[in-house]
Amino acid sequence: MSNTAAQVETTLSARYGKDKVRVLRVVREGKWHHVVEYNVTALLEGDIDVSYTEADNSVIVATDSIKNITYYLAKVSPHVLIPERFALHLGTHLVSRYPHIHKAFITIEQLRWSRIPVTEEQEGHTHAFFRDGQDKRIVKAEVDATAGKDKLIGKVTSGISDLLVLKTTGSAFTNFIRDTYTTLAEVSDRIFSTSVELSYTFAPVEIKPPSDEQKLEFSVPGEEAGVIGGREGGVWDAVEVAGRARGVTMDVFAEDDSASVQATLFKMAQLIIAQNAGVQSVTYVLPNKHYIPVDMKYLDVENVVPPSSAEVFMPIAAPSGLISATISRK
Ligand SMILES: O=c1[nH]c(=O)c2[nH]c(=O)[nH]c2[nH]1
Repeated sequence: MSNTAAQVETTLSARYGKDKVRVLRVVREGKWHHVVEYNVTALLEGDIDVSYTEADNSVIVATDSIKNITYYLAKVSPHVLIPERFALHLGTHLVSRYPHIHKAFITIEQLRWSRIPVTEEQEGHTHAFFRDGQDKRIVKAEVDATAGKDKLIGKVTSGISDLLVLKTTGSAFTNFIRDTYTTLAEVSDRIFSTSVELSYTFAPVEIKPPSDEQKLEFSVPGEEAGVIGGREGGVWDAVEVAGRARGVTMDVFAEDDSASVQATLFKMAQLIIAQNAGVQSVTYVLPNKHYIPVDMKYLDVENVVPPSSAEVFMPIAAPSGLISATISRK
């Protein structure tokens, strides 16, 4: 090699922190216990270049400390049960505490724990839970202090991953381009299955830094400041938004007379935007998980024609279609 590393001009863009901080938090409200389980990623940006370029560790908040801060806030934050608020609180704490840290990026994956249904309590068991689905709630929050430590901006994108759904009719796929490469038959009736990945982006919020670290005050631009306030369907309303988004996803998937994954995706996204004033854009990534009717003509058994009579299908692990789009409010 002719060049030494020192001769090469470079620029640096750096971010670091702790990944996969696993935390289970119990909140006790008399006999009613609440539980959340999170996988947290907390990453920092700021004046940290010398830790890379000069081997100067004096600017490093150890990732071990970032992990400890995550557990500490899980203990003290009044927002811990709501991942969007908790993520903003954690990010706010990190950029507020360290003068040279200008941005925090918090990702929270929330695992499902639902109350075990019991006959005695309509709302389910007071302190026993079960995993009623492999889908996760995903929250990505950025707390940006580049305009000043007293002018924090919170940007939150929330969503769902791994929501596996399947329907046995109400899905067709016809009228697509036919040319020399086409082998796919038009179908008026097919299985439609996907593993939903949904994300929706909230309007940014101004964060008033906390006077004491257990409190967080937010205000939504253009609206009154308040501890709990903000636009309906906005980030402060995140649990309701999440419930509606999951509901819309499943309702539209079930009820739509689907002309394609693309067309069904668009209907889902439009409804989420229509129902939630604080949501600016919605992205779906939907694999089209193919189920192929098994041809049994060689046995003189009809399983393929007409498509609506197919009963035995072969699930195809790969390849799958992959249909995505982002729909934004104008
Ligand atoms: O809903 C669909 N969209 C496509 O773009 C496509 N392509 C394909 O082969 N099958 C399907 N189905």
